[in-house]
Amino acid sequence: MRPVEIKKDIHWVGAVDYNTRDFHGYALSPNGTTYNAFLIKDEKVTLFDTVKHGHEEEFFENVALAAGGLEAVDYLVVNHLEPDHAGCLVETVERVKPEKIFCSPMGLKAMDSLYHMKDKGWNIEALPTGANLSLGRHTLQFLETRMLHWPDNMMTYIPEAKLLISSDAFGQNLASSERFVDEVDRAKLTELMREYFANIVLPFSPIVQKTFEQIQKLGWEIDMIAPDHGLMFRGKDVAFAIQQYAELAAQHPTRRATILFDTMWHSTETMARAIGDGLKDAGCEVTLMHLKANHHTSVMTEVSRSGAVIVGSPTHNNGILPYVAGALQYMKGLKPQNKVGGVFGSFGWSGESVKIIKEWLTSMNIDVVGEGVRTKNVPDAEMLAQCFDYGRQIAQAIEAKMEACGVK
Ligand SMILES: Cc1cc2nc3c(=O)[nH]c(=O)nc-3n(C[C@H](O)[C@H](O)[C@H](O)COP(=O)(O)O)c2cc1C
Repeated sequence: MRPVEIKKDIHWVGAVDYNTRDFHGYALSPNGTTYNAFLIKDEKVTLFDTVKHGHEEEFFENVALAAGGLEAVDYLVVNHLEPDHAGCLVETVERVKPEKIFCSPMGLKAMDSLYHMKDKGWNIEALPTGANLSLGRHTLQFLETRMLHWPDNMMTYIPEAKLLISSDAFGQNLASSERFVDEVDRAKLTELMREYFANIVLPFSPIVQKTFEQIQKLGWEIDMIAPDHGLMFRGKDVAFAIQQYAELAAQHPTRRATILFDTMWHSTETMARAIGDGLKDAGCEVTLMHLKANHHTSVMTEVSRSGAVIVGSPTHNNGILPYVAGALQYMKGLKPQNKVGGVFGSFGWSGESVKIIKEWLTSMNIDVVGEGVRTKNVPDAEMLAQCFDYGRQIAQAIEAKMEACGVK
């Protein structure tokens, strides 16, 4: 894809990756992604970030086209060191030969361990929050956003263009010929924002809230947000992006439940359906997810929009089935907040699974309703009635959680 002028003298010069389905830890639904890099043409021609290794051909071609030759670039700003943004850093420095490289103070600390550059004689300056850098007609202002989502992340604001280059914040994974959010289907885009947030940003929700406060304090007036993945938000869509992110970060409980399970002979699955019926009967929306049929990425996206997460496994060799363990491990790392929980499962003789899952959920600060439901072998009508009732109890717990969180 050729460069796109997104503001006067400011160009998108990244790469579109239509093929990838792997986004370091999560699986992309058939979308691919983009590695966004930007170039400002000014007295000091300045390049922001690079692309993932393997996409350098498209990237260098775009930089050369927009700048009028690779060596026209004077400054390189590294907003984030992760290899999908800085994977071509060494090659870029060699080919572009920038007069100076800028990064965050945390970026400077980590750069050598990632790119082994300390003996290469690079001219690097670390810029803390509040620093200003003049390029001529444009000024760069910096905001460190530590742990959003790596320690080195920073954002760059260009007041003359009212442009925020937001690094990983506001990203979505979408490979397309469009560059702006207003050019694609809104519902799809909103879902992709959620998927990215739920699988990458969720544990750092408090930092998102803090970053908004800092941006407000800095008085930055923004009429375009350019994240490092996916499409850009312009005009009215800036408010849309901020509102979406604020809602995602708030993690308010909702009248929805996600039921996750695995099963060998379908008894646990039958229980899942009965619990789901009880929830539905009490007014909740329910999603059942068989963990062999759903990737942990979509599981987490569903969990992120739910007020309850209910997990079931048969007892298997005195433990739980591996797909259930995998989902719990992944979920725990993403630290979902404000959820109630439920546990269930079938067993043959020793029956440890329900207790084990309860311990997992409790360790995530999820309020588990009661002791859960256990069935010896195949659930009969009485047991299914218990499951139905358990679903209703979980629905009540969601209502209480919503009230406690001040959500209508
Ligand atoms: C390989 C295997 C290991 C099992 N290990 C245990 C066990 O350690 N303790 C237990 O109570 N039941 C154990 N069971 C029995 C299952 O928990 C029981 O069949 C249960 O009803 C299966 O539920 P499902 O229909 O949801 O798969 C095991 C079953 C299999 C096939």
